[in-house]
Amino acid sequence: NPTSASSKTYIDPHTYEDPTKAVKDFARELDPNLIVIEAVIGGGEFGDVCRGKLRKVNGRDVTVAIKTLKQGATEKTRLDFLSEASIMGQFDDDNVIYLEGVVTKHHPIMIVTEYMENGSLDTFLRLNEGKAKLDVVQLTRMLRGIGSGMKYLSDMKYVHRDLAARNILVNKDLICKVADFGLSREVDGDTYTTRGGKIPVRWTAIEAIDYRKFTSNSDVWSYGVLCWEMISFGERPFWNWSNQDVIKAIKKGYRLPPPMGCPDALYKLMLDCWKDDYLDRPKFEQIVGILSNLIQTPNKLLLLAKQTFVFIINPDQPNFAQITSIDEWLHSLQLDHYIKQFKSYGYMNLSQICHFT
Ligand SMILES: Cc1ccc(-c2c(C)sc(NC(=O)CCCC(=O)O)c2C(N)=O)cc1C
Repeated sequence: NPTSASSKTYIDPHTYEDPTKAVKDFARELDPNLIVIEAVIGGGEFGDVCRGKLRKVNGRDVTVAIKTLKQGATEKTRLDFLSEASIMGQFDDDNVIYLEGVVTKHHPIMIVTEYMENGSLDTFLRLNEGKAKLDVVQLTRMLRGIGSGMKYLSDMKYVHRDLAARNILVNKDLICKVADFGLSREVDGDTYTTRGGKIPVRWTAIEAIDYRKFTSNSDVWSYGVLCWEMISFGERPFWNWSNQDVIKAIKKGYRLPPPMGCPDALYKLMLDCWKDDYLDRPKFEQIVGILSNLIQTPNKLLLLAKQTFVFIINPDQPNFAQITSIDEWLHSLQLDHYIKQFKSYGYMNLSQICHFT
């Protein structure tokens, strides 16, 4: 219908008596003779991740990614492995990874998708921090793409539950696509099963942590953390804090600080995604609108968020009394890399920023 892009609703493979029927319904069975594996590019929970070629019906070969299921897997492992295909096969959006098909009638069992040359977003960001190709407008374009993919999924009534930079894939044109659709997953180092498994705490909304209320509104919270990862070039949210410290801080109202050089408009969007009341958070449709507007008027991205610094100043430090300039003070803390930032805010001497407790 003209109003919503997809009036289709996602069907949970678990609701099938015979889950193998879910795979048949949503994933095309491929002839393994049409597939050539060229290289192993990674390892997953179930087996190798490979790059290869798939011969399409028009006779052309396309580069694909292939997940293979290791030999000797149990029936349950096989069904868990293939559940990703029966979920992915229901989606058709430019910002959701595309399923070419599966091989289930021959060994090794495979899932074949489009090839995403730049791999997972978190690794890509860490490898490319500070590179010209990843200026703040490009990062905003990537965030808009992910928001668009998430709008499509939320319109399909699909709740992701593990939205994070590690679960986004990037292709050669820097297009970002939502990936990692599984009923049981590797998550943030812990294994995670939808039936009450471990939760990726630092990405998860407070109501989902407290009483497992996972909705598209809690996916919006995770999206806000993903925005923080993007502008931080793959920094770990809450650094090395323990999960318990993260939960305590969030419950006290603490939120992640703006990443270095973060546009104020983007930090405001992050804070909106982290509202305690999930009804106060923006919907993905609104998020895409906000980001599209910022991309069309990049000047709005020039105003940077106010950085707040809390440094423990030790007045007993021997030469502390003599230090008056910002340069000397930051140098004494081995924080010279902040000098430029403090000066950009017009701070020249300590009296302007010191609040002695
Ligand atoms: C079903 C599915 C889901 C995701 C993938 C997939 C990965 C898990 S990783 C990767 N691509 C890369 O890592 C490219 C990096 C190449 C390199 O480092 O040389 C993909 C993917 N789709 O491209 C694969 C499948 C089958």
